[in-house]
Amino acid sequence: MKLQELLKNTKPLAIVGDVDVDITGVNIDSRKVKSGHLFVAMKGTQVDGHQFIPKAIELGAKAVLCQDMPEAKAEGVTYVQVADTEDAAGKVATLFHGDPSRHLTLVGVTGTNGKTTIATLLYNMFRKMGHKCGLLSTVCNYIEDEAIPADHTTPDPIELNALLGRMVQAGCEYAFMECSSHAIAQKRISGLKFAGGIFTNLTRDHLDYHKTFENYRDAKKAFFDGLPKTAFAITNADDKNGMVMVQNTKATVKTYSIRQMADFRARIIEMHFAGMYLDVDGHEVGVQFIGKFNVSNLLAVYGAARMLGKAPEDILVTLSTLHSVSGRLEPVQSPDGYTAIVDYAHTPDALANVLSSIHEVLNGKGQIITVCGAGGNRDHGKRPIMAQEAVKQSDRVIITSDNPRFEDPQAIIDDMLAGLNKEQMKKVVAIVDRKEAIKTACMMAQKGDVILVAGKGHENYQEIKGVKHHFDDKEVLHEIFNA
Ligand SMILES: CC(=O)N[C@H]1[C@@H](OP(=O)(O)OP(=O)(O)OC[C@H]2O[C@@H](n3ccc(=O)[nH]c3=O)[C@H](O)[C@@H]2O)O[C@H](CO)[C@@H](O)[C@@H]1O[C@H](C)C(=O)N[C@@H](C)C(=O)N[C@H](CCC(=O)O)C(=O)O
Ligand SMILES: Nc1ncnc2c1ncn2[C@@H]1O[C@H](COP(=O)(O)OP(=O)(O)OP(=O)(O)O)[C@@H](O)[C@H]1O
Ligand SMILES: N[C@H](CCC[C@H](N)C(=O)O)C(=O)O
Ligand SMILES: [Mg+2]
Repeated sequence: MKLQELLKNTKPLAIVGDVDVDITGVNIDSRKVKSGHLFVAMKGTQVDGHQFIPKAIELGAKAVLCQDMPEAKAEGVTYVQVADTEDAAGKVATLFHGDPSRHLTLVGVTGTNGKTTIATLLYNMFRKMGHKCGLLSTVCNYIEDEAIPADHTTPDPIELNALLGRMVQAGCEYAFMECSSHAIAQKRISGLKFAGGIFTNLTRDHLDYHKTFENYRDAKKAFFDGLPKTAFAITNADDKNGMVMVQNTKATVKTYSIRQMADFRARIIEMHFAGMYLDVDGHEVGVQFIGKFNVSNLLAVYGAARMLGKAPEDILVTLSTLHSVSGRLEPVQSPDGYTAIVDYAHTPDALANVLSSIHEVLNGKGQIITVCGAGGNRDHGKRPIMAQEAVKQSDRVIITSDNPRFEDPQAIIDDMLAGLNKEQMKKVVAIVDRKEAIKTACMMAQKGDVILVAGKGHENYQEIKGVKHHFDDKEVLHEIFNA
């Protein structure tokens, strides 16, 4: 593709060299550059990509998109200066991959919790309704049946557009994706055309990156600010920031709620460990999910499907056949008559919600033993609050390691324990080794009890000092139960 074509949606401040050159690839990482590529230099959180321009040219880059025009220029290379390479990267990448979002019905989900659940359920639902679909999510990316491992919630703009391009080639009509706050702030989704956006909720997370809650909220809001007039914006009326999210959007706003008047409403009729009976917009439906927050998630799915033109009856019939997403309130039954639940709750709010969901079902008939930790090299402030939330709603708590990353596991545990007073500490033991912690919980549990293993959900690794060691909470539980 000609460089000139690729620059169609960007406003170059200066161009040095020929724009009538063929570009065979677009890259933001010099290490991946091949002959004929366009290298986009971005100012990152760790390094300034501009310093890799010579490296990219050495590897064959024919053109460079930059924010700062380098003094020394290589012969035969075209230099294009723009005000914001982060924004330009997505716009260029999407054109290079055939502008896929304009050939798909693309729906994005943002918010602190529930993104994976909602995006995955929409993907499962629309496939069951006979459509070809793609999914971009924390757990895994999919192009129809083909699984493509995910290392981000939202891939970088190059991979993101490449994946969307492959979805179009595979004949997909719909794509459902998670839009993380990092991805929105870093403009990974720049240049994409969304048919709709969904807001789940907003609670404390990622303050290590966004610094303040307001910045974090505004990052999420920027997604709705950027939606076109043709799109829908579905928001959670039960969340304090639900209406803030959509206050400046051009999209058609719809609300969902389990507590008040809204465009899409639901209420719980009955709940047990196998599922719930709901009233959704006046229709009764049985679903294989538990927890109030899942009613909100299901409503968001229902609302989006309605906005995408599906009939209420068809949506609800399909909804009743869907089951829990990997590592989200996923039960593992012990032979001794207690239930272990693996869940990805890794924020104070998610932990509190999961525990109250378990209480709603348990109804005082058993004890709750919680095993949880907090990730290393992430928000330190959430650690003591997570410990408090765990203690508040559990009978016993085992504080352990999550992904320590580059931090000392014991130091993370100490940060968590610092949130507890003497009285609360009586319920708590700290065991650094996660497997030992899970084993200990299993030894404590009696018939009828529930063990919540929180924080890692679907993850099949534990990241220690840059190395991912195989570790899978569900597998550990099965191992213990079969021993
Ligand atoms: C903090 C953060 O989000 N960082 C992301 C960011 O990298 P960065 O700004 O730190 O990049 P950098 O290392 O400073 O490098 C700057 C530029 O130089 C380039 N470079 C670098 C080295 C080199 O040799 N050559 C070269 O060209 C890099 O490719 C980059 O373009 O941009 C990169 C490309 O998009 C991301 O891969 C990277 O994700 C890091 C690995 C990460 O861990 N991100 C997490 C926190 C994240 O994004 N999480 C969210 C989900 C969170 C949630 O909601 O739970 C996600 O969407 O996954
Ligand atoms: N609507 C919700 N409200 C509050 N908590 C939720 C909600 N949905 C899910 N959770 C909790 O949050 C955890 C993460 O859910 P999910 O993976 O769907 O969210 P996510 O937004 O994709 O998270 P991440 O940002 O880590 O990718 C679940 O394991 C559950 O504990
Ligand atoms: N997407 C989130 C996932 C956190 C999961 C938890 N297990 C942890 O490692 O902290 C993050 O990267 O912050
Ligand atoms: Mg997710």
